[in-house]
Amino acid sequence: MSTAGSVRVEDVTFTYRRGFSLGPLSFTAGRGITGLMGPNGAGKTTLSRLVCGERRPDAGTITIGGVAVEPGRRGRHTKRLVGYVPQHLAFPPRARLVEVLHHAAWLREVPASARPAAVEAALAAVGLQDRAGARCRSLSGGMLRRLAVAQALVHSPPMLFLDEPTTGLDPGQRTAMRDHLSEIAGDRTIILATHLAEDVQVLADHVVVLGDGRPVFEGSVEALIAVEPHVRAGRSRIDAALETLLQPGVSGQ
Ligand SMILES: Nc1ncnc2c1ncn2[C@@H]1O[C@H](COP(=O)(O)OP(=O)(O)OP(=O)(O)O)[C@@H](O)[C@H]1O
Repeated sequence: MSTAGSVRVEDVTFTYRRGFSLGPLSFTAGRGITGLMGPNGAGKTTLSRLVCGERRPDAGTITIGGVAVEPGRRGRHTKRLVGYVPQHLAFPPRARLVEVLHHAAWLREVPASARPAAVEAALAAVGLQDRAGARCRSLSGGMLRRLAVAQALVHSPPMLFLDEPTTGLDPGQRTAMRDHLSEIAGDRTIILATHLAEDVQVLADHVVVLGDGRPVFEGSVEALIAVEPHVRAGRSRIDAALETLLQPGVSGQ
């Protein structure tokens, strides 16, 4: 099995100057999709900043494919290893998709001669090849999310961190996004931060649940579902398991 993009988070802690603390946190995300769940403010986006080398942990280590994640100027190699789709997207409205992706490829140091093929492959991976010349302002919300995934993929990183890629999409667009993500996962490692049980049910092999900065569960989707054996009216099995795990004093780890 390829471990090229495997993410290992070991004894990581991090505290913002004003308050919130994450960790200590340890888990491994191997090839395929790891769902990262937890309520608002649990620390999912904070973890994304650490894994992508935007912030440095106070303690502990993070490696991708055995290579240590390094923020700042020493982290040039980290940029090659990671693709990141943030929760909040901002594209220049007048820019064409192909321009956005060429710029992203340049930022990620894809050699000039390889950029046209890289851009074409990234557009095809999210089904936007027919919109290459369109302007960002003409895209629907679902297409903009797919463009963000293409932007994260353009340098073919072995690891992707996606922060709520299906939030705000209608059911048809959510399904399209999920289909693209399961194709893209292939040989990669994807960490998918999401509030949607269905994302995890459909896409994930493995799940990590955070509650207020602390890990409360790591394991398979089946093991997560088994946390709450009672079916609760109006709730999915995963949502019922999360409710149980996130009660004060309960931990599935
Ligand atoms: N730059 C920052 N400085 C200080 N505190 C921050 C900063 N960014 C986030 N926080 C705080 O850290 C906590 C965790 O936030 P984070 O965005 O990581 O959670 P999340 O799980 O991604 O939440 P959501 O599901 O709402 O996106 C929150 O209390 C938030 O207010």
